[in-house]
Amino acid sequence: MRKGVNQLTQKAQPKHKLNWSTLRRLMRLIFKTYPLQLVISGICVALGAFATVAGSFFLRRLVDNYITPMLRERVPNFAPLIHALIIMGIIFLIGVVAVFLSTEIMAIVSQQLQRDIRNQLFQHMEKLPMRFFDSTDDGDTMSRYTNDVDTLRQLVSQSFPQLISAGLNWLFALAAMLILSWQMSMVSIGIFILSLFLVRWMTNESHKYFQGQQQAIGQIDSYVEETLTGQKEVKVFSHEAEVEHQFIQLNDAWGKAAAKANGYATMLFPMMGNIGNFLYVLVAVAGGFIAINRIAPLTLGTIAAFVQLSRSFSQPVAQISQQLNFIVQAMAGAERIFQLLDEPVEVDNGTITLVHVTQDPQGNLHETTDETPELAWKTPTASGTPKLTRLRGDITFDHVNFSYDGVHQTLFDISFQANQGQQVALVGETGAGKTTITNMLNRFYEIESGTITYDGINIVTIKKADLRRAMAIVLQQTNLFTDTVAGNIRYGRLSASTADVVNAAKLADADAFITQLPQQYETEIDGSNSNLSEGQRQLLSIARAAVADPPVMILDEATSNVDTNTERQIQGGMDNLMKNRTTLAIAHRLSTVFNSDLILVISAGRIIERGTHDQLMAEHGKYYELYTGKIDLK
Ligand SMILES: Nc1ncnc2c1ncn2[C@@H]1O[C@H](COP(=O)(O)OP(=O)(O)OP(=O)(O)O)[C@@H](O)[C@H]1O
Repeated sequence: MRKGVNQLTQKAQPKHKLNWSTLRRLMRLIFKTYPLQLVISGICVALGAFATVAGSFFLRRLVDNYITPMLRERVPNFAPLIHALIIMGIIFLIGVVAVFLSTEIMAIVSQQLQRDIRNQLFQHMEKLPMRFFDSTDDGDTMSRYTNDVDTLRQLVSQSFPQLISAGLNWLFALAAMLILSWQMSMVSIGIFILSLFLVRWMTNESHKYFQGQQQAIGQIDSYVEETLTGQKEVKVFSHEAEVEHQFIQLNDAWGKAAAKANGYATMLFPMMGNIGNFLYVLVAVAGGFIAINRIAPLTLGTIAAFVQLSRSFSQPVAQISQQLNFIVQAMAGAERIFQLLDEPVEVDNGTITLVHVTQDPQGNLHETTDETPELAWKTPTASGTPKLTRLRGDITFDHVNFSYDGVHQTLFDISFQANQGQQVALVGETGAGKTTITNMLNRFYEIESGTITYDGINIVTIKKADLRRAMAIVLQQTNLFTDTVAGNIRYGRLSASTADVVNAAKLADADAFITQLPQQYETEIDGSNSNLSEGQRQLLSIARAAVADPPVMILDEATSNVDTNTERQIQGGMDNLMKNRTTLAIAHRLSTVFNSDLILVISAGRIIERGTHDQLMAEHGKYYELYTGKIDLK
């Protein structure tokens, strides 16, 4: 089995424009999930923006109606001014409270969104076909859960509210300015349009760098993960220096991408800020000019308010540009999240299920909800009474063809039969297609043509979960989870009792080492970096298959070197597991091959020889060469 090209990363190639459909989709998702919170927060943001502009607008009244008349009075009466100032204070207070409320609400919404999206991602990921996991880089998928989801949180908690608030500030300021003086407003609008063009150009430019930055992080994650998993190989082959060098290169690539992205972001901000200052000066000059030349009737209060408003008009532009940058960055993350959510799920049209049954004295089967040891296939029929077929473990491959990519054929015309309790050994050189054949039986991949049957039933008509329940797999690479020893064995069948777990461990020859562990069956195992030896891990995986107790076993025998004693235990465990079960074994041990009822020699996706050991030896063909050591079986 090999990891193929990272399809997701390929799809997430840098684009030069903000993806509007992703933005729309994200907005729909947020609005659909949190409508009430968004409405309340929106009202608060609007109130905050309104208060800011109203305060500036109020300045005109303050100057023209209170301060200027007071300057002419001999004994100024401060009472109306104080009254006006209190009103202004209340307006600002309302604004502050509104902004505080909207910030709080959006913080909560963004946390909930994070949680919901992670749940959605995980639930969706669990429904994806094996093809996805085989062809996608784990580190890249993981960074969608961490970096990309966190970027979304920032987007919802900061960028969206600030963008809306800045937009409203700008709009209210514009309205106020137009009310005060349309001539001076024209000056401001002219400069504003110029700045808009500048922002648009810079935003589009920065998008590609932000996506580049996200991708570079994904690559770093993958590399660290791969190096962690393969640390043994790194050390054994003394690749530390190369690995370090490659990591530094990846990190440097990220550094460059981040520097470019941030360079744009930091360039935008001062540029927009200076446009604001420029506008400020222009307004003051234009105001003076218009007033002195009496082009338009401007009071002192109007000019004061206008100068203030011109700030409220220009500042949001800087904020908007800054937030647009964040949004572009977050959209790259959102795109990657949606890509994962859009990955097609595993299709399952199977209607035949596996049920527990009892047998009456006449030999008829009856479905039961009790966990009886007997199982049967339940086929719905037109009459309404389902047909029950006893689960036996007969497997047939009939002219099966398969291709992973739809272009290069991997399996050619595979036909064989394994009846209940029979052992079939698959042998052949690496890459011949042995694992692929087993992947067809559990429907990790769908065959292109031909038929595979289980107990005479075409497996495409069986519900996938039930088909997989009817077989167990012991893989070369043992994966254990962070749990107790018993928990890891019980993974094979969650309903297994403690006695079942111990019996399975005994059958797998694992009981001896488990009872030597500090807490025996309750010993905690660290899934990622287990404190068990490789041989012990393999024994646990055999026990896990044993506790599932299905009539069909797929064994991918490990080629790794373990000590002779453990090897003997593993062999014993495997042999016990095969007893009375139909077994499809990717065989590396000669004893497995020797004892098999049928040996299939696979080469380049074809069965080139078949028969028992004696028959094949007599043929003096490829098997003979393999067995006599002319070709290595491993
Ligand atoms: N997920 C995959 N996507 C594309 N091609 C694949 C995939 N898995 C395997 N292949 C290709 O299919 C062919 C058969 O591979 P397979 O893993 O079945 O061989 P094998 O006989 O089991 O080899 P080994 O003994 O090394 O495990 C090889 O050319 C391999 O590169």
